[in-house]
Amino acid sequence: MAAASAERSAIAPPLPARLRRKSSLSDYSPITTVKIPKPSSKRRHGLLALVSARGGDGDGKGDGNHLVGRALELQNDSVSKDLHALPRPLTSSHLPHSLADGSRLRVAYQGVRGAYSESAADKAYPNCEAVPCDQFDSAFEAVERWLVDRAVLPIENSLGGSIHRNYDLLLRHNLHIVGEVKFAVRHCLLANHGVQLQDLKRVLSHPQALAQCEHTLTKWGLVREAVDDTAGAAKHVALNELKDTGAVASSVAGKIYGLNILAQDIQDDSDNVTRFLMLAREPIIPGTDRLFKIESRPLRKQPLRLRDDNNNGPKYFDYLFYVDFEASMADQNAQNALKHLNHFSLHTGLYGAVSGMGDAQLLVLVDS
Ligand SMILES: O=C(O)C(=O)C[C@]1(C(=O)O)C=C[C@@H](O)C=C1
Repeated sequence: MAAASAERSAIAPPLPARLRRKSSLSDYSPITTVKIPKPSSKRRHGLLALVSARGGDGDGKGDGNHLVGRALELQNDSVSKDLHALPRPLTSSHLPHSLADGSRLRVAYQGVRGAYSESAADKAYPNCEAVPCDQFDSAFEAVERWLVDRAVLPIENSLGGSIHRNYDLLLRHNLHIVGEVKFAVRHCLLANHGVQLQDLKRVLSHPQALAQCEHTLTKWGLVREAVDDTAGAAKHVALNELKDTGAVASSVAGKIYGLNILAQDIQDDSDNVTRFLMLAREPIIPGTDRLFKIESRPLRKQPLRLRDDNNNGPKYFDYLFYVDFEASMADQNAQNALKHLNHFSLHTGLYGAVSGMGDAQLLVLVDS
């Protein structure tokens, strides 16, 4: 990571003018998927391009080799097993918040200024340069194309549940989970000045935010309309000077777009926490042992499985399972567990390793 900015200039295509360093965030228009050049595919053979690095603390004997050895075994046999030829992963237990040249980390998030994701990016990487992207895909691509250094994206919310889109995108993209932050989401009902609650007929927001305020919005009899992000909703209401439409967004968004706060803390439960993943091009080597959850997603390429060779038997849905757990990559039990998963499944993929205060977190992908 120390060489990140040097690598950027050596490897990366020149940044589009609109993405070069700006004097303030308001100078940015969001990165959009269409404007990002298509990837020259570096995806390796196999289900996922996974851990692509060699670990250790410089002597080549550290935990990282173990991690990578494991990750490579989990992939297709045709992938090179020459571990020493692979690039090195980050090994620091503390994530860097600035680059070697002292410049700020550029962190992609989905939404416009004032989105919760922007605050989460700032919490994950204090003093970072948060870069708005119009869609989740754009944020993934921005990291892959070296337009930014990291992405911070929501993966689940304590009220609304999993953000499936990002599970699916983790599969399609070539990034590593290098950390996570939890962010307490406190929604406000925002409206233009002079507008009262009784003037409102509808309310705009991100679908997750609308879901998190479902009871309150129903009680108020407001029609709900989904938009890309909460702050985008606030911006729309403000720019169009809407009198019959409010936005569910943060107080920060209210301030940025000059809206009035009609009601505060309107989420159905005061414990409304969104978990965001920190994503990077390089993995980080980790520490402990805890299982958080298993998430299943339909296996798109092969959604149904037929029981017998004649295609006559009962059909089953086929799924991918994301096993979300903390473990040391050096722990033999964890390695054995992964090995067994590998035996029982057609493909197993290792998504990422998180290092935060010596803890590790893996998102392992297994298909049924
Ligand atoms: O719209 C935003 O402000 C976001 O950051 C997105 C998002 C989400 O995707 O869940 C993030 C946190 C809140 O749970 C609501 C919306």
